[in-house]
Amino acid sequence: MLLEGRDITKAHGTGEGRVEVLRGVDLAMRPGESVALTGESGSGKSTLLHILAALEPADSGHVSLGGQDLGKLDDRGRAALRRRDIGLVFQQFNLIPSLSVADNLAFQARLAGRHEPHRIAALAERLGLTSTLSRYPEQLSGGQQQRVAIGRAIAARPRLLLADEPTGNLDEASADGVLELMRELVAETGAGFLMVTHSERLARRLDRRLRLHAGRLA
Ligand SMILES: Nc1ncnc2c1ncn2[C@@H]1O[C@H](COP(=O)(O)OP(=O)(O)OP(=O)(O)O)[C@@H](O)[C@H]1O
Repeated sequence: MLLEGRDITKAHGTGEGRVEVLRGVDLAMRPGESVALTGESGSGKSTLLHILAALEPADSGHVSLGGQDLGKLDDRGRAALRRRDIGLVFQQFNLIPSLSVADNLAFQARLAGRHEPHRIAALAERLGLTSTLSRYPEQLSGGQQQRVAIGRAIAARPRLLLADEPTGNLDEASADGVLELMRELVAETGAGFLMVTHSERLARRLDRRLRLHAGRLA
């Protein structure tokens, strides 16, 4: 298995404001698999994604990525794992405003120690970004910024690509195109791809669907 989660629990807040968001989540993903994570608003999709990305710890349970137990890592170990093995794409693209598109695209790959200039150029071509490489993020459209964010994550060749509503700001046709491209790119590298989405239409395009309901996956 690429990714395994067992009996993951997580609560937010304290006292009266405490919400038990995840109440024993089990999941498993194989390399090369693309999975949609759906569920109503507030069901805990983003919370689960953050735990799988080693951005925040679970309260209990186990998560392992490529056989590595996330619970056994300290802060430095988690940061190293994120750099090396995990790609993240959020609805807000989190591009670095002071870096050109070319440097934004290369950023994650450089951190992961996998920077190959010819690969960045090929990715930019596939993403329709070649003519924008020397521009800065603020000079791009929303759709172009989104493609930079996706390219940046994929250029680093993560084992696991996690995306939270990555096409949330795009119209249907652009969203379909971007999702297709993400699927192709992860399939080529054999990465696992887990995407949070509210869209039935997009969820159907992936290999499998997981639904979060009442703190558990079905
Ligand atoms: N940092 C936090 N502190 C307190 N409560 C939180 C925090 N983050 C999330 N929550 C609560 O946890 C629950 C799950 O939130 P989460 O963002 O994971 O849901 P979601 O399924 O991603 O929602 P959406 O589809 O609306 O983005 C919600 O009730 C939310 O209000």
